[in-house]
Amino acid sequence: MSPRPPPPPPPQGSLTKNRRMSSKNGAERSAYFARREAARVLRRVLQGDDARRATASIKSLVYSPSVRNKRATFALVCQTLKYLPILKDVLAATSILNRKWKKQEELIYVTAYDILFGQQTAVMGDVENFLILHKDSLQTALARNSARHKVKKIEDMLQNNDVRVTKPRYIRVNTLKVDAESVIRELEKSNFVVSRDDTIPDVLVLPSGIDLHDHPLVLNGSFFLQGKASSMVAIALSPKPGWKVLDACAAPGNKTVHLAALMRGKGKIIACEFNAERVRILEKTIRRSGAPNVDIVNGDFLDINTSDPVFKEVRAILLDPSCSGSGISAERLDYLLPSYKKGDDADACNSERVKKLAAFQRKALLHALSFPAVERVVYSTCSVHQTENEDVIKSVLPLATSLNFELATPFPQWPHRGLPVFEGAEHLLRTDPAEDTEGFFIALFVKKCNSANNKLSRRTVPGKSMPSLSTKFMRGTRCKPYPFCKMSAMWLYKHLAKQRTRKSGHLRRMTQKG
Ligand SMILES: C[S@@+](CC[C@H](N)C(=O)[O-])C[C@H]1O[C@@H](n2cnc3c(N)ncnc32)[C@H](O)[C@@H]1O
Repeated sequence: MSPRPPPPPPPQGSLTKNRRMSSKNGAERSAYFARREAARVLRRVLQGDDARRATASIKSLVYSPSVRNKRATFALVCQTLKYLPILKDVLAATSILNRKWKKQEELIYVTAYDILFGQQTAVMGDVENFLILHKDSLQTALARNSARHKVKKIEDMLQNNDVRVTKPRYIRVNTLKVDAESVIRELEKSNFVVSRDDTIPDVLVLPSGIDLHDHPLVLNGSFFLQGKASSMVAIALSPKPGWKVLDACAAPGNKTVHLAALMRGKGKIIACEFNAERVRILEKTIRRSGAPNVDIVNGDFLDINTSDPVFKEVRAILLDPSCSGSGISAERLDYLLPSYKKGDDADACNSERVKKLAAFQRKALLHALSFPAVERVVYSTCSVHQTENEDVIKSVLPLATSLNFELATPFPQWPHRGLPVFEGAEHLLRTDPAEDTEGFFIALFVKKCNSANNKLSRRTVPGKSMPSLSTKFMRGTRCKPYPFCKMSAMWLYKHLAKQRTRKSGHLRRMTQKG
């Protein structure tokens, strides 16, 4: 068989046309995938918002490793959320969403946004074809909607909830891998303007709006995209290298790996996280940091038996429990969520959700204080609500005092302290959302000097927290006097008894080597 002759050369001009065609196809393909990535993120965001229990913010979902086209996905999610009320009205007016398409509701919203308001000409995909088929009726419904609202431009129908704050980009150098000077040098090579933060060692400041998520020094764990206030928490705890430390509510693990850096990788950190999905993120953070001394416990912190041999030697606890996040709501883009109402944040202080969170936070803090060998406990939230901050601290003070703890003053030079709602609130630390661009809260409990009292109480309770605590409380001989009422005594007794009966055997432990 003779070889086939080569195909004739394409006529002049068709090569550029082909190239244009294939780059158009490439753009369409990447828009197709971005819409699907955006729809997946949108589903999680809307589900979390519906349940008022978001496990992750829009940003953290978009910047998770599973999302490939982060920039396009982020833009699509934000824009779709912004136009969502209009999109819902228009889709309802056309009645085109039957049960089949409803299953892909989020993709419908993203694609409808793209077709009606976006830049993309959506030509690939089932949902795209379906919506393009109905494009005319969608546009008619949109025009009617604008007429009903008596607006000339569609934008006039959008709720202007935008409360964005411009905030510098803070990064925390991972001193387990590099020092701050080398990170500054590397960043300056790429023309970034970098300076050192004036309060927190190893925190660097860059201008706002810089996207460093994919920066090689982030990917290799040389630095973490961690805010200034968040970086204050582990420093407030200041565990010594060699200690056993518990991070009670650990994922995604920014503070866990900061603790590891402060301890120079020596000693042991136990990172406890309840949510299995977030444990995976925690594992990645730890791996990226190179921390060699972190064990992960996938379980409920409240279920930890304080007399378990693994925990009875814990000397410091970092408790950064789930909170309303009201101090970082602008940064988390909460104003884009359907449930957001202007003025919400102020009201939310007494909402059922915040009260529930505060009840958990209080329980967790009481539990942290009851570990037999614990000397330092730091409690932090990214909330501005007194309910989750000063009120929680005030409510545990009787027990804390009975256990010989006192409030210490983290960062004594810091100007913003706790709201003056009880004596001693000046020890607490707040960051101000307006001035410091985020609202954080930190309280530090320190066991009074390693006096005879402490040594004695430890000696009398070899590994068993409950009898020692109750004995100590009942006799009241080892503690500083405190106004402790009978109710609190009963509560403490019940709390500790319940804790003893809990089984911690179901906690799954995994050792993570960096
Ligand atoms: C505010 S985040 C912690 C952030 C973390 N400290 C950091 O800096 O990266 C709270 C975490 O606590 C977890 N959590 C909530 N309740 C818990 C519980 N009872 N036991 C363990 N973890 C819990 C949540 O799943 C969430 O991942």
